[in-house]
Amino acid sequence: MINLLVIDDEKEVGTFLSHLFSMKGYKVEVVNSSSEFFQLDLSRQSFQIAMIDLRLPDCDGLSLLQHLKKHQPHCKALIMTGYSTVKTAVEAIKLGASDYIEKPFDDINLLETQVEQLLSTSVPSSQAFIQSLANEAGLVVGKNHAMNKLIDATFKVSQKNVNVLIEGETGTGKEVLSRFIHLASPRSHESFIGVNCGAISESLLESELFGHEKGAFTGATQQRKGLFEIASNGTLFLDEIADASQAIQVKLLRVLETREFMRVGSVQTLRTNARVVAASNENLQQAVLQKKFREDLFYRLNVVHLEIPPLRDRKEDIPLLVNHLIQRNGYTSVNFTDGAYEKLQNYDWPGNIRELANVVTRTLTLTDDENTEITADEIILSAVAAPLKGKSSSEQTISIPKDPLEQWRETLVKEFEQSDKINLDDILLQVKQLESLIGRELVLQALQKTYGNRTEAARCLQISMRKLRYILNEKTNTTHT
Ligand SMILES: Nc1ncnc2c1ncn2[C@@H]1O[C@H](COP(=O)(O)OP(=O)(O)OP(=O)(O)O)[C@@H](O)[C@H]1O
Repeated sequence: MINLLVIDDEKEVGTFLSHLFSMKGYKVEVVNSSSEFFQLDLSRQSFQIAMIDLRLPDCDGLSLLQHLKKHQPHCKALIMTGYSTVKTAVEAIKLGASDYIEKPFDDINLLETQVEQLLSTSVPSSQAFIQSLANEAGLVVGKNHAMNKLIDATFKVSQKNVNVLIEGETGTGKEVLSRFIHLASPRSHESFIGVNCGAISESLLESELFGHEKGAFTGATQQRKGLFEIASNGTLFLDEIADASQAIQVKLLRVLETREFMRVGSVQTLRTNARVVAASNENLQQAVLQKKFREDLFYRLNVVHLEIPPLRDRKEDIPLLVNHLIQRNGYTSVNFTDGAYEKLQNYDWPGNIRELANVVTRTLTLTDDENTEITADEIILSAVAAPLKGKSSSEQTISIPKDPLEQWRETLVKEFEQSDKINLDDILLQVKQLESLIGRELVLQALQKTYGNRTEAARCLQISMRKLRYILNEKTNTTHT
């Protein structure tokens, strides 16, 4: 028999939960105040799960949680919270609560699933287990203290049903860390889907995220499910979230607040239970201050904040990373000399692990097949030492010639003034085709200028490598696992 304890001053909530879980065969004990709670004899009455409202009139729910966990450490605590107390719920998780759920409960199935998942999971948390999950995610942990603390914290939050914001410079491993979160979470058997919010146009991103109905726009030849629908019970990774337009931000806020959304061109409301992990290499709080990013959305995403340190602050991990990258390239008997490691550790890696991966791949590709020992001389670091942030005065940026575009826009507007009809879909299609033509030609030219070095090409164009691959059509804008 499962013993469930409900602590809530709202009598209706207690009655509702008692009814719901009694029907499933649980024995439910409801207390409406801290005094009733302290009358329980916790040495005789043992609970497997407790659902606790943090806002009680006569005491702070956190102290009840601490008292309960002290006497019954194995009891799983599920915090019930309103939106305004989400931060306190996270505090409660740090004090030993297993998860939280928002009130009012508008999805009873979700509530039942969450309780059942908690009862069925007793997650091992040994270092060996964490290490094996990290390996599976392609994440080398290394010796760096800050990185180890980050992985432990990440493992803990991965078990909870909370949104996570990962920040860190480009190439530090935000996507890899998000895969680790998914693999370590109770959702690991569901899908992990990633989308880059900066790599595609606003309208395409909207239809990627929310799906579309047949005929919703030119080219929508059939109905398509969006990522919030596909990843409904899994994890949705929103990369480069700072690049999402204001309109997309409004739509994301709605889905995160209500778990409801509509496909483009539909009026039917759909529900999603996707867990969102967002990543940004820009400081999102800064973007909020600059009014580029919505504050309400920031708080929804930033329930848990993880910051990955740049590679220059964890150079002791370079040898381990290099060995991992050697194996990833399919080499089994190649070693780097001490001098080679020293050279790599003396460099500051503005492009972080992605840049290190490129250097290792380039070095291995250029080395003689027979060579099993790579020396410092054989390592070619980046041809252009890019500044970490911003641009140096010597960097020249080509500005966009506004005139022809502006002239075209004026012509279109004038034409429409003089006629009744205009085929907007055709015009927008032409704009899209032109956009991809310009993108591709500039990428190819950048590759010529940098003798095929993609990292440098991406830097010249001020775009991410992912976007460069996307423009070259080598990588779709979404990644499914
Ligand atoms: N801890 C790690 N262990 C092994 N490989 C790593 C690690 N972190 C990152 N990498 C590798 O570095 C490259 C970049 O990683 P990833 O795409 O996750 O970075 P990112 O921070 O998401 O980049 P961006 O900001 O450009 O989106 C990938 O090849 C990835 O496999």
